[in-house]
Amino acid sequence: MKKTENQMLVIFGASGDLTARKLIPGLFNLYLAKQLPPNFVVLGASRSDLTDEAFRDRVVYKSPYLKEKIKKLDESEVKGFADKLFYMDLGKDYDTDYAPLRKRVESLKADHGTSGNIMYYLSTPPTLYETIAQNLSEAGMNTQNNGWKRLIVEKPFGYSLETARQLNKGLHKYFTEPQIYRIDHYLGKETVQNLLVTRFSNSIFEPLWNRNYIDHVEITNAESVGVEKRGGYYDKSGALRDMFQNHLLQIVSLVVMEPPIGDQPEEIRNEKVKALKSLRIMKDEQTLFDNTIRAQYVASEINGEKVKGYREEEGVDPNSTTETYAAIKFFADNWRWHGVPFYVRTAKRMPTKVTEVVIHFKAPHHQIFKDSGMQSKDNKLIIRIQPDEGILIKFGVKVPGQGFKVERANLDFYYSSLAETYVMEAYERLLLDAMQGDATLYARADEVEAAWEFVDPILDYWKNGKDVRMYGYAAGVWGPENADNLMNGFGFWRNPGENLADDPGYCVIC
Ligand SMILES: NC(=O)C1=CN([C@@H]2O[C@H](COP(=O)(O)OP(=O)(O)OC[C@H]3O[C@@H](n4cnc5c(N)ncnc54)[C@H](OP(=O)(O)O)[C@@H]3O)[C@@H](O)[C@H]2O)C=CC1
Ligand SMILES: O=C1O[C@H](COP(=O)(O)O)[C@@H](O)[C@H](O)[C@H]1O
Repeated sequence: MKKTENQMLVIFGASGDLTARKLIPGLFNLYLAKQLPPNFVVLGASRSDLTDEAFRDRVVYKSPYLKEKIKKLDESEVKGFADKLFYMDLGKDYDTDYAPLRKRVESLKADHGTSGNIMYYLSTPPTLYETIAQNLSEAGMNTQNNGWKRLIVEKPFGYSLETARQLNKGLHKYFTEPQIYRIDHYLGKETVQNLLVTRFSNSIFEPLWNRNYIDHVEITNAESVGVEKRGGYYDKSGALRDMFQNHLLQIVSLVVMEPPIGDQPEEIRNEKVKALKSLRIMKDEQTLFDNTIRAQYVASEINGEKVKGYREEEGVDPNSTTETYAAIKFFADNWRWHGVPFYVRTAKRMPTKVTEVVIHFKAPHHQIFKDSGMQSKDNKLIIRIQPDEGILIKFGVKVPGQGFKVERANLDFYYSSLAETYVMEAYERLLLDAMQGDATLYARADEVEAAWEFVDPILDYWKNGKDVRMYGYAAGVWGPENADNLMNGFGFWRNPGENLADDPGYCVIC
């Protein structure tokens, strides 16, 4: 087991949603699992006027996210954790002299023996990331001569290739690349990491993992919720920026990458960057028209309840052209994947919440049982990222009786069947990794830029292209019907648990 050294975590934007919803619950779990180092404190910093006690109330004692957990625990256990939390009001601005912050850090370090190791977590609006890094540097808080200093940076990492480059450049003025941990919470999901293990620790999959045996790859990320209370943020982002550029291209990179030499962070990240760089960039309007589809959910009823359309959501422009659905077909231009199409879609207000990777294998080259019911392209490897985390293999078996009638059967593995196994939440795992200095599951600067390089032309086309459509889909269905056109020749999207024929269809709304 790796060692977690004594340290302090300073969270900027500590009065915000992410801190209460993900960071503190993640740390609480680590505390309960005895994974925090003996000398550890959290210093929350934001502009809100809070005392240490008020901060503890907000993120622990009165937190809706910890309510159920706390009920089952001893008071002293909860107090043991809450007493590690402190708060500092930064004044009215994050762009200020950090000398008082430094003083507070020094005093906490002296009182709690946390050593000079400090993790800074940027959980503010992204416009403040560089400012905070600069102010830390000006206060001498980024120097590593008395302990390491690391910087965790939340998404979104840029709004485009240009802004991502600017941000990388800005942060690199004050922190070196090895000090920077760009978080992508999908990489903290056990099943996303399992993609590496499935591929590279079995001898049965990797020999087939190429253009000779794989027909196409399909990745679905569906959410049943709409934009919830984040309409203001989402309307400036959209599905492509919010999910595809980061989480889904991270999954793609793990599917596409070549075997790394070993399991060291740079060995794995080097291969992921190569994979992302191999994605064929769509340059002309026709290619972009043929291979990309965007759509918005429109008002509907789900289980008898009226559901708002995207343009009626709070914080969303009533004439918004921001997509809540994106489906993209693309190729990886390299030896392994030549000619194999990748179909990736992400959307809100789908019938269910599911994320899965489907590897569709080619049909056997000589179909001996073709008259007996064996469908071509029937072999599938389905990696269920969430929910029901696991792996499903679909294969043909003989129907008992005379002749050779073939039916499809399932070999199904569920993570939940591994009794006694504690599966960490994504943020919990990623926080622990960063605390231990392991950047394997964090995105490197060149990785993020390579992803933007692929996404930028699509965003540009959707904004400025001539024949761009924005389709509508009724909230609660599997997106616009014409998304199947992307699949030309490859059938339909796999809609887990649903029958496409129930889809009431689509309309062009602009
Ligand atoms: N919430 C989530 O589920 C997710 C969030 N993220 C990212 O994490 C970061 C934090 O998210 P979240 O906590 O939801 O954000 P919030 O909007 O809740 O903001 C976090 C804190 O930043 C400060 N802040 C907000 N607006 C401003 C402003 N204009 N100027 C200065 N300070 C401001 C506020 O603290 P105060 O006013 O006290 O200074 C606020 O508490 C963002 O970059 C977001 O994109 C990423 C994935 C998921
Ligand atoms: O980063 C984000 O992810 C969530 C979905 O995360 P999941 O772990 O629940 O799959 C998404 O709702 C949100 O819009 C996006 O910003």
